[in-house]
Amino acid sequence: MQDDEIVFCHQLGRAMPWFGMDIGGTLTKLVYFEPKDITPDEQDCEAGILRNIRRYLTKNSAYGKTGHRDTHLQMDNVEIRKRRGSLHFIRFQTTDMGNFLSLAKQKGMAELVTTVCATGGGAFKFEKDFRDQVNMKLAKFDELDTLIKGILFADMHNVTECYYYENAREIIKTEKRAFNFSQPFPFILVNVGSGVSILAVYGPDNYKRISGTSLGGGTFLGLCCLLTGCTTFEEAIQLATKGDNRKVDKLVKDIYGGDYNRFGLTGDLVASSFGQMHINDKRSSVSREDLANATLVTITNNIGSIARMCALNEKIDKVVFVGNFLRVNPISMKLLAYAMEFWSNGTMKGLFLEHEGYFGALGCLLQFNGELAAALNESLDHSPPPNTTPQQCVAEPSKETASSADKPNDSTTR
Ligand SMILES: Nc1ncnc2c1ncn2[C@@H]1O[C@H](COP(=O)(O)OP(=O)(O)O)[C@@H](O)[C@H]1O
Ligand SMILES: CC(C)(COP(=O)(O)O)[C@@H](O)C(=O)NCCC(=O)O
Repeated sequence: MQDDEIVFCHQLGRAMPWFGMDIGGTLTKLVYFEPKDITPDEQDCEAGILRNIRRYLTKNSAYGKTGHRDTHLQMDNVEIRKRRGSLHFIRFQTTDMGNFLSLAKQKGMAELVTTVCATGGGAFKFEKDFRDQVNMKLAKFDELDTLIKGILFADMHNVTECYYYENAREIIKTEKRAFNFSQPFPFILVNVGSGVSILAVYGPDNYKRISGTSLGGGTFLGLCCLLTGCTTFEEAIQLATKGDNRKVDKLVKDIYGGDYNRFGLTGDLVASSFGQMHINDKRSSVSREDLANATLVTITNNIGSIARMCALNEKIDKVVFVGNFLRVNPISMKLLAYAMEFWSNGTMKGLFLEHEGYFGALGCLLQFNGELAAALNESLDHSPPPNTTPQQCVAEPSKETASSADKPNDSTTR
């Protein structure tokens, strides 16, 4: 092999495979960039192992017991650092990490001595397992930094990424509509994962974490499993779709006999979540579906209420909800859209994004560049930077942000 070929192959090896991984409290999200502009020379250089991994990921949509590729979210013809290709979105249960590592080992990853960009709590928790079992180093990035980078990138490359619910006050009739998010700042960002983080975002590298709550997607799923005996998120959502929270909750009209007019509380408003369940007769007449629906409504309303207070406090009118709690969950999205609109008298807007829970992993993938060594973060630990409170962390401007490095490109798939 000629010298220049060796350099070329070295660069290719460094650049591929391109993964971003978000190892969350419940789900691990993997975003994989599949280059589609591979030249015959590159094909000659590409190691068999890499080729096999690429084929395995892109030719299947189910992996092991809990792995899924969300094919409907695939983004084609995307340019990342002068390479053109497709972005694939894959998730599996974080409890399956052992199986994932075994599979990675079986596919030969341990022989590649690769570095993978990772974020989420699991990037810390599983770092040693990655090193010991598959010889992989994790370049760790902060989950809130990458979340914002991922959102900005996805919105720039997909005109229908952001949407809202038109006529949100009429929950039954309300319809999904595209929202122009090209001037995003400032916005409140509510990430509903296992727990909930709430950020005020003022610019690509300027945000603060203003609040959070432990009553999040993990709470919904956990309580639903306890109350109904269901075992999966999909089952919990299906049950909730057929249930009626009004048989479980105590409404304003159950207390007032009608509206509480003085403060604008209509009779149908939930006064007390699960407030009827101390009554024997009521308890024996509710169904699993009602309990699932009431659990979903309780968690969603609480998140909506905290998000609205945060938006009021920060004087921001756009509230963007993300996280996998919203996956296949229009009930919650419509409720959140309603809550933002109704309680603000139409001055606030709830917004949603198609790639829901993948932004951390996507933002992480975008961090992959020639300076990985710098990110092999001896420097990134769990402590806040000096002179900040634990809730407040304004991100340092990075060399390569979604807004500067990956400009929107008209020819990408929308
Ligand atoms: N297939 C699934 N399995 C488990 N939880 C799911 C699934 N799909 C959606 N969810 C919901 O998404 C939440 C996790 O959201 P996610 O944004 O991935 O957070 P995390 O990073 O904490 O794992 C779960 O708590 C649950 O409410
Ligand atoms: C600790 C977390 C950032 C982890 O993120 P997750 O895996 O839940 O997406 C999040 O669960 C959270 O912000 N919890 C709420 C903590 C609180 O403010 O009460």
